[in-house]
Amino acid sequence: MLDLADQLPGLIFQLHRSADGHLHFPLLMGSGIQLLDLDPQRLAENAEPALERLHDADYPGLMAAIERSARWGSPITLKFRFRLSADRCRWIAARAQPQRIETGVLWHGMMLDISEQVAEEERLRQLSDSDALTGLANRRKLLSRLEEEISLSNRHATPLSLMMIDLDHFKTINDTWGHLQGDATLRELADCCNALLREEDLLARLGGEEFALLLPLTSQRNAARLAERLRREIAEHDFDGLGSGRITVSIGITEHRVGDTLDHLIQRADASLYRAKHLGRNRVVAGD
Ligand SMILES: Nc1nc2c(ncn2[C@@H]2O[C@H](COP(=O)(O)OP(=O)(O)OP(=O)(O)O)[C@@H](O)[C@H]2O)c(=O)[nH]1
Repeated sequence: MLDLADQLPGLIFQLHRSADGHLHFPLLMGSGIQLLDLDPQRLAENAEPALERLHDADYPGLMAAIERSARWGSPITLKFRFRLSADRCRWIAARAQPQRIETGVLWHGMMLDISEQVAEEERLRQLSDSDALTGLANRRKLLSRLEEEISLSNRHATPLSLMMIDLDHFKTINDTWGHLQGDATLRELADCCNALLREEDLLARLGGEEFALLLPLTSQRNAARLAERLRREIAEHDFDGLGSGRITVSIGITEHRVGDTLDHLIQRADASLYRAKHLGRNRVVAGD
């Protein structure tokens, strides 16, 4: 029986919290002890050395779950990151059932290392959110971020701008230099734009030679300034030795207005882009 517990692919544990809030692990068994490099004897007296190794972002959630569980007698079900070293973490899933006892609360539970599963989920999420050619976000990802940002802007009346960026005469580029060169141009364009963006901006490829750029907390005025820099940068860039001035983009911009839906915003940005194309391309058109 003891052998089985030591070989378990994970951990079984008892966590005790005394009336003064002191936490310790009276029982800790399973192969996870080696994996996580835990010292059961130390932890039997004080859970602190284990708690200190939780990822900063997960610590408050875990402590809140313990508190809720102690108060309401509800089971703990959560996942968190456990630090192995400064830059290495394992994802752990924990389940535990509380029991009120004379000295406080005693949880009976288990933990499983779910790092591989979390990495696979992340890989699939990345795949379903990104455009295979450029590695940028795809339309699906853009629409879902737009929904979130519109809802924030509607609630807090914060600025939000949307840019549509379309390569000019891309058909000619494909026809002249071939489809592979066309693909390389799309990738280079993505890199060129990304180099000028902030972390919270989201550049997406909507399909073909059309891109969208979502700019949270950015007024139309500032978006127009950025658009002009992007336009100039691209027009002056030497795309894979084709020579500068070969590739240009037209850009349409709109700013969120309180009460806007996703469709409103996209339609107005599209209308601006259409005007930029109509006025002769290689230009920026903002708003109405
Ligand atoms: N290389 C490459 N070409 C693509 C891709 N997706 C769409 N295209 C091409 O993009 C071109 C788009 O042509 P149009 O819609 O006529 O637009 P345009 O030539 O850029 O003209 P304007 O937008 O009006 O300036 C077509 O030749 C498509 O075949 C892609 O993934 N790779």
